[in-house]
Amino acid sequence: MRLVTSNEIKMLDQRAIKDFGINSLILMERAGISTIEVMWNEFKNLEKYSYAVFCGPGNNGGDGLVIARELLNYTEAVKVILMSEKLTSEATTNLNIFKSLGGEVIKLSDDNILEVVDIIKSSDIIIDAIFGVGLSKNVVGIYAEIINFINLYSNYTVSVDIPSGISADTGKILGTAIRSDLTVTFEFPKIGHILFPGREFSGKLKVVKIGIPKVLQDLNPCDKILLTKDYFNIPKRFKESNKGTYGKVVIIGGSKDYIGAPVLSSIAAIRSGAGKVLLFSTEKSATVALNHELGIIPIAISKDYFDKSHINLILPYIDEKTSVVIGPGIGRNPSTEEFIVELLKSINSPAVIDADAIYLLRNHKNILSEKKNIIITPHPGELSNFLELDIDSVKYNYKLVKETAEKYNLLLVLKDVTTIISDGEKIFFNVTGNTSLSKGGSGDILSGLIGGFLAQSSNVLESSLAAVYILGIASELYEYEGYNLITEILNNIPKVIAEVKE
Ligand SMILES: NC(=O)C1=CN([C@@H]2O[C@H](COP(=O)(O)OP(=O)(O)OC[C@H]3O[C@@H](n4cnc5c(N)ncnc54)[C@H](OP(=O)(O)O)[C@@H]3O)[C@@H](O)[C@H]2O)[C@@H](O)CC1
Ligand SMILES: Nc1ncnc2c1ncn2[C@@H]1O[C@H](COP(=O)(O)OP(=O)(O)O)[C@@H](O)[C@H]1O
Ligand SMILES: [K+]
Repeated sequence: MRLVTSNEIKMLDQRAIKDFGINSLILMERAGISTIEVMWNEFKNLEKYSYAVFCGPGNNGGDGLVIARELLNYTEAVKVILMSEKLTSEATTNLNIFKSLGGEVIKLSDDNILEVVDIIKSSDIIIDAIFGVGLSKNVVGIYAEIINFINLYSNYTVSVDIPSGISADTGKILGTAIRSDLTVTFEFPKIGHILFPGREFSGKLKVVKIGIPKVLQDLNPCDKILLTKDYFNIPKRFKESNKGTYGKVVIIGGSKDYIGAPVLSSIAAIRSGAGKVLLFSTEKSATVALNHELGIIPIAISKDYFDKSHINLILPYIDEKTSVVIGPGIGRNPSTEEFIVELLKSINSPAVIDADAIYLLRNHKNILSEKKNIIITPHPGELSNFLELDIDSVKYNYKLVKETAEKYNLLLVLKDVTTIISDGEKIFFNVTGNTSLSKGGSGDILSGLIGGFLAQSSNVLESSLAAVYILGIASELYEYEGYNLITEILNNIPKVIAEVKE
């Protein structure tokens, strides 16, 4: 599904109005009524509850007034709290209708703020129609006070379009923001619903159509996409096939410092359906690998770290049909830097660069740029180090992910709770997964899964999308969130693949 920024949705709204004569009151009506429909689906008997509808100065407030008017058809227990003297003309029209129906309107001021706090406490449901995608600066003053009181005392909060105070473009809190239980957004999710903290503040997110013509969407192609299984294919299985049909993965990792990481990657590659998985690693990792999965073909190095002397050992096993995963547990020994650089120069296969291999390549970005089919899979700390930027300017920075992918000719997977993936053209946002992945080893599984799909398809984008999405669902399937062994996530992968293929 397409994701939009505030400017993109405003442009679509404006073109619907200007190019097609869809009056903005019609869009507002649909926004309000659709919100009521979602509420009806959530709560059923809307007449059983009391409501306080907080309306801000823009059209988000106008939506709130449509909602308030419609709620009057269920109950008299509806109060509108007007937060501003200034209203848009559409909001004014809807305010007049609400008033003409006998609706109760309270104008917020410093004098009645305590009375309004009592209303917050005594209402069953608060409707947050304070700010939508027009939020333009930090929330301060009486707006901030009311938002904080709603967060403190509301029994249940429904946000119209986006929780007020959350930036639709970044998900960041501008000053302060509403913590919603339910957010009803119009036409498309906004980036702010998908990136933290906005993702958490949105509560349950529902997307409803308000009549933006599809032809407009087609005229304005999007580059930001919420990842679903519609965006990738799992490599096919063929009745008449053998291990050669499903590709070969060469995993290069492990060191004196890390034993298990390359083994996890190798098992994940097998779980992806790959035909053959070769593991180049230390003697210890090789032994551990065989103790866990006899299908892995380990080839041990006799040293604690990889160095240039290992290149000739590995090269004969790599051809263009092989996918390579470099980095899980490989460590930061200076000799390994030279090894990775030389190895990359010598191969043409698609490759996943993970963990410390990303660190070791920070001064060799040109090598990555010159190659085709390179995937790097940093978490924010690793990307911040790679690009020499502080972590805050890297985290969830989807524009930077796209720019970096384009600049260095990479497929970049920025791992996080919302993972961002870009090939330099499109930006995908993944929201599958939970804290069962917040433990050592999940990144290793991811690189092995990508490598495994890559060996079967050579498609860097689809392999990465599939792996990120599937790993997330594999964690969600675990019954006791967070208390899993990392190997239990590996064991869930086949079930997820089967479900995704359906
Ligand atoms: N026709 C349409 O386009 C449709 C729009 N729809 C709905 O409208 C919403 C967008 O409406 P909108 O553009 O009027 O913006 P909105 O979010 O209500 O707020 C803007 C107002 O708030 C003010 N303001 C901003 N920040 C502030 C702050 N920190 N503290 C104080 N004030 C602040 C800002 O002031 P200004 O920046 O101009 O000084 C301006 O007055 C959208 O989310 C959806 O719900 C739907 O009905 C479908 C059709
Ligand atoms: N709370 C979470 N929700 C969703 N995904 C998570 C969460 N915590 C971690 N992950 C995912 O788990 C993986 C962790 O990778 P990484 O930090 O490299 O782990 P490690 O190096 O320990 O293997 C990433 O794919 C990340 O997106
Ligand atoms: K809102």
